[in-house]
Amino acid sequence: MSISVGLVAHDRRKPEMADWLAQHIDEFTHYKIFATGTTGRVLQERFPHLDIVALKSGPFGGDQQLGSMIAHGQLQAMFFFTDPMTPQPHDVDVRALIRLANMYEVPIACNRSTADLLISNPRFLEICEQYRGHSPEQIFAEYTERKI
Ligand SMILES: O=C(CO)COP(=O)(O)O
Repeated sequence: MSISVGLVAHDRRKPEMADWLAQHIDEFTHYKIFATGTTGRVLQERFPHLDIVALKSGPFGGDQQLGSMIAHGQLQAMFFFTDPMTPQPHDVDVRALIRLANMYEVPIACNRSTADLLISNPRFLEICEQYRGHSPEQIFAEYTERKI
């Protein structure tokens, strides 16, 4: 079964993500790719043969669209090159996306070295499959079963 991956980069890290993707282009031809709007456009221009679904731009809801996909078990890995030096107007959305990836055990790389670690792991696909459809409700049962 093919996995779906999310690709997102803040503006100053878009060139880095494009260079990183070039290094791993063979793997990514096998994955379904979902990206936030501008990241998707930049990557599609550089790699016209890739099939990239560009969602809304991050500040206009793209991060939340990816978060929604995670909550529905539709995304198996995230590569999100964040910019730690630039305040983002939609910081709450950025944090919400990272939080949901954590919650649903979706592997998420927020910088290039971690992205290298993930993608070069021979068990990358197997691990993505293992956690596909992960249900946090069981782990956080004290929350789901709390008395109201
Ligand atoms: O802001 C982003 C992620 O938080 C990315 O959005 P764009 O890909 O539209 O630049």
